[in-house]
Amino acid sequence: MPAPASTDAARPDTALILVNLGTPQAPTAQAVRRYLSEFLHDRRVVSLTRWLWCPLLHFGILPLRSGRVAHKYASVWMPGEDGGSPLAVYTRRLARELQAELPQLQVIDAMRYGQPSLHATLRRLRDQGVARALVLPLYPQYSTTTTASVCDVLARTPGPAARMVDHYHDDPGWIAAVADSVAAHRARHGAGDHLLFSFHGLPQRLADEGDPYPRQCEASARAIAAKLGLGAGDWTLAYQSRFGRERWLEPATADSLQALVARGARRIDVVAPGFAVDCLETLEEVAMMLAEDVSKAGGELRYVPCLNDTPAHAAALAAIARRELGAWA
Ligand SMILES: C=CC1=C(C)c2cc3[nH]c(cc4nc(cc5[nH]c(cc1n2)c(C)c5CCC(=O)O)C(CCC(=O)O)=C4C)c(C)c3C=C
Ligand SMILES: [Fe+2]
Ligand SMILES: [Fe+2]
Repeated sequence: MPAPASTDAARPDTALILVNLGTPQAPTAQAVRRYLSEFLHDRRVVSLTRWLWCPLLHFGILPLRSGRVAHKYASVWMPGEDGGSPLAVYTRRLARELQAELPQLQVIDAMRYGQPSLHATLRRLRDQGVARALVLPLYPQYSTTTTASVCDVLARTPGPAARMVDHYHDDPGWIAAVADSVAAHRARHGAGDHLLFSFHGLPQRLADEGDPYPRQCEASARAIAAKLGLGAGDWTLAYQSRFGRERWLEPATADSLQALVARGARRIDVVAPGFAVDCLETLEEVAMMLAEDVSKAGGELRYVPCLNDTPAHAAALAAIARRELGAWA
């Protein structure tokens, strides 16, 4: 009798781990609080000294923010058996798409914060005797706050021999996939008056200290715009999702949108190529809240969804994985 597909003998000895940020398990204040607490205790994300930060976090931010943010998650929560937080759902589905592209690998989705935990995944793979793991953080642009934090987990967790993709912000296959998604959106809705590239923000201090993130965002936006044949005046780059009081990268997406409407742009297409999959920050902040603000100002924001679990996304990431594994051999 042939062995069932799930025995150790049949399991591929190389894994591809797609790592995303993490997200609450439920759209409740309690679940959001647990998630934010783990996330905001990471020194890569907030480097303030603990005696200053912990009181602020435990007595201010977590009690005040968790309930408010839980409402936001509830507004984008995906229904059904395969539902949940969009970030988790799309990451899981993307892993399934990639598994179909790469049957010779064991493709797994994991999260830096929360579940399914990257730490537990690495330990499980080691226990299963998996020899190698290619770790692909779903952050096209490298940042010390995101990519390097995944690297920290790899460094301190016993697991298979690991190799990590640092960034893919200028990968031609990925650039083409994003450009094609914008072109398809414009073909469906008619081209807007302007294309705004909206990336997650970062404290300006980190950029000043050498974080390459803003340079890589600029390079991604330039390459996507060039692929679309856009002129210099046809597109803008801005940063969203500011958190806390210090200065973040500018311009802010909200300000750029208002300035564009004031200059006469009526239909503004917004794409968010720093986000591999849709999440709270794209669906609630951009496609809902910022779209409402633009509408009040007399314009129309037309949001271009992230690549999510599309075949084009899976094909682009599969090509990156094949190349990395080829170089590792
Ligand atoms: C100091 C705070 C933060 C830094 C620095 C930061 C960098 C950063 N984040 C992403 C991607 C995502 N962030 C998301 C949510 C989110 N981000 C912060 C704070 C910082 N991010 C918070 C507090 C939250 C939670 C929501 C909230 O309370 O407002 C998400 C979405 C998660 C989801 O569940 O949908 C993503 C994705 C990048 C790429 C980045 C640095 C470049
Ligand atoms: Fe603490
Ligand atoms: Fe963030």
